[in-house]
Amino acid sequence: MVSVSAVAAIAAPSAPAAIRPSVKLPAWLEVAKPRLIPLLLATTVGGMALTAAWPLDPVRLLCTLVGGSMASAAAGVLNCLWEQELDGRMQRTSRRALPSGRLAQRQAFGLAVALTIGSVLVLVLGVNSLAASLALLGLCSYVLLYTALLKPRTTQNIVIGGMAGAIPPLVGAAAATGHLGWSGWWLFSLVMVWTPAHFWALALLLREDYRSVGIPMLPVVKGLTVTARAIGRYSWATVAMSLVGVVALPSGGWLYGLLVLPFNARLLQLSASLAEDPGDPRRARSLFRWSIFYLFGICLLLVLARTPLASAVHPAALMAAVLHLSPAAAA
Ligand code: HEM
Ligand SMILES: CC(C)=CCC/C(C)=C/CC/C(C)=C/COP(=O)(O)OP(=O)(O)O
Repeated sequence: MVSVSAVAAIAAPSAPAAIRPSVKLPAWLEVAKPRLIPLLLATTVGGMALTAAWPLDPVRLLCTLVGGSMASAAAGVLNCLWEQELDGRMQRTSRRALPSGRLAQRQAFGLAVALTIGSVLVLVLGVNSLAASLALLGLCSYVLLYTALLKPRTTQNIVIGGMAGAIPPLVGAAAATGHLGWSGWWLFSLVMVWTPAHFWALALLLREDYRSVGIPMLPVVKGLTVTARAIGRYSWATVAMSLVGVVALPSGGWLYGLLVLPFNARLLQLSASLAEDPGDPRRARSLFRWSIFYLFGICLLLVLARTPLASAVHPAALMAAVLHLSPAAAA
């Protein structure tokens, strides 16, 4: 049964911040980190929308989403298994299913194996082996590269390890065409440069929790000001990278370019506001939330750009419409 518990929405530096009201999921579902999956799938669909093969056959689309969800869920379970002891010592994660004993290690491991095998079967049989291999690469890089190798060792853990979270767009592009074009690599790069603003904003809120267990997240090692400045630089890089989408899209790039502007303006505004007062938890929380909305928004715009109507939005067409509507043209 799913029970709901309200978590105090106060983000004092000494107490880990509540990101959202916490909903207690069944143990087997909680370890799969299901809340991350919709955004990972959105970037997968974004990767598809960037190819000439869009729109995809619905069965292929569905198999990619099911296989991708299973791979991400398996990655989440393996991360929880690897970090069981660490999670038990951190305030934010101590009530998770494994450290609190609601789920046995053997059961979690069985679930991870079943999900991995299921994902490979669905992707190989319903999509193609490139998409399956990339999903496995995403899983391995999250568990081995990020979780096991980088997270406990370096402040750049999420910059390099962010590669894992950026693989879903490649899965989408591979599912659509069977190969990887540069536009898929563009969305991969965008997610990579987006990750620091997403995560370091949160790490500012959680820094005491990370400090208490010796995880060298940037705010723990370098402090608030350096972290806020780094977030600012990556936010600018994200904005610059997002604009490349105008040419990465096979059609509708101009509509995308227009509509992405307010998303970028808000990202820059929130990161500048954080730089003014990096210790303000509300500013950090606003940026973290916007980062999620931002990436969903970008993926939605990519899909919108591939609708037939969007192809009509082009500087020449816009100019013609303006001239046509202007009083001089009417006269
Ligand atoms: C190395 C890269 C990343 C790190 C370290 C990271 C870390 C985190 C952490 C610690 C949380 C809070 C989870 C909690 O509530 O306990 C979170 C939330 C979230 N992350 Fe990331 N993240 C990364 C990359 C990504 C990527 C690539 C995506 C999707 C494309 C993503 C999507 C989300 C979403 C949607 C949430 C909110 C979940 C909720 O509603 O609670 N993250 N992230
Ligand atoms: C294609 C494919 C399967 C890709 C896998 C992508 C994937 C699962 C990315 C997750 C990124 C993420 C949320 C990291 C946080 O881990 P954390 O250990 O820092 O968070 P925690 O402290 O909440 O456990």
